[in-house]
Parts: sequence; C-alpha cells; structure tokens
Amino acid sequence: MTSLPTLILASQSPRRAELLKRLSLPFEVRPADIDEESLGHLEPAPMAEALAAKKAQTIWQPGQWVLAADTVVALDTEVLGKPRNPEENKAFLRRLSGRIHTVYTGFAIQQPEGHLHSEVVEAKVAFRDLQEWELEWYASSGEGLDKAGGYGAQGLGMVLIERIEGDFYTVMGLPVSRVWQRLYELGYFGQS
Ligand SMILES: Cc1cn([C@H]2C[C@H](O)[C@@H](COP(=O)(O)OP(=O)(O)OP(=O)(O)O)O2)c(=O)[nH]c1=O
Repeated sequence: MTSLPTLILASQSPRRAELLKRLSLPFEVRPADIDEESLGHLEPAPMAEALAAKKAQTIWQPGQWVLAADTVVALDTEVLGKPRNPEENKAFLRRLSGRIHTVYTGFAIQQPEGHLHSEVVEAKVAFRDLQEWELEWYASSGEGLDKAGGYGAQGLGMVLIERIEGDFYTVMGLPVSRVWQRLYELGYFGQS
C-alpha cells in the first residue's frame, strides 16, 4: 500500500487513539471542544451522530481527512452521560444492573474537499445482577468516571457484562470495522 494521508482524529479519547494505532493508520490527535449540551434535545441515536459530525466540522480544514466519534449510552430513553463522581457512578451501575441498555456510537468522516459522511452504529449490552460490593469496588476504581454510562467494557468493566449484541468496539467508542469500510468506500486508501 502506498503511504496513506494522515487522519486527524478529532477526539481526546485515548481509546479511539489506541484503536487507530492498532490498525496502523497514520493519525494525529486534535480534540474538538464542542458544546455537547446544545444537542441534548435529540434522541440518543441522532444525538451521537450529530455530535460526531459537529466534532469533525469543528476541526476540519481543506485538504484534511478528519475522523470524529461520539458514544451515547441509553437506558430505555434516558441518556447516561459521564458520572461526575464515584457516588453518581455507583448510582448509574445500580440502574444498569440486571438490565439491557444500548450503546450508540456515531462517527463522522470529513474528506479533503469537505464532504461529510456520518452514521451511527448500535450495540446492546446486558449487565449481570451486580452485588452492592461490586458497585462499591467498581466506582472506587475511578475507571468509569471519564466514560459514557460510567463503565469501560475494555477494562475492569468487563466483569460487569453478561453479553454484548453487536460490535464490541462500538461499545469501546469506535466501530472500527465499519469505519474502515467507510474509509475504503470514500477513497481514503486510494482509488478503488
Ligand atoms: C460505554 C463505554 C464508553 N467508553 C468511552 C468512549 C468515549 O471515550 C467515552 C464517551 O465520551 P465521548 O463524548 O464519546 O468521547 P470523549 O469525551 O472521551 O472524547 P471526544 O469528545 O474528544 O471524542 O466513553 C469506553 O471507553 N468504554 C465503554 O465501555
């Protein structure tokens, strides 16, 4: 393969950077500081897609390939954001315990000439019935504090999960297989 253009990753998420690294794609991180509240009125799926698109558009400059994403965790119709403290983290986990919730990860790719592609992918996650000591243990680890829904499926949070329906990487914050496919279709890897 000839050398690929540098992807600008419009995300501060270390997980998304790690996934691009694992794909051996050349990239630079340039987080987009957007007002997420302004799209808070949307339903979870369109919200994840619109936030990803907004992040890409904030960073894009002519000639660049930009990739952005946003992960929204929804329990029925309610969105669980990032818990503000261990107490709130515990409360989130108590609500997720023994139930199935949906993780929506929207992603956006903006091409060098400005065309913007965005879409959203979903996965269903079933939590085990969690014991009180497990809520305490997980919340005090601090792992869930910078994560939507208050847990990380790729970390200690793996023990909270009974099963996942859909792509694991959608839960982790970037549906890599779908992103890869779209990059190909949009011509990132060269003329197809
Ligand atoms: C549910 C879940 C979320 N997460 C993370 C992925 C995202 O980083 C984060 C959701 O917040 P996002 O707002 O999607 O992303 P971010 O704030 O980390 O970064 P940026 O806005 O700059 O793109 O939660 C996990 O790492 N594992 C999980 O299992």
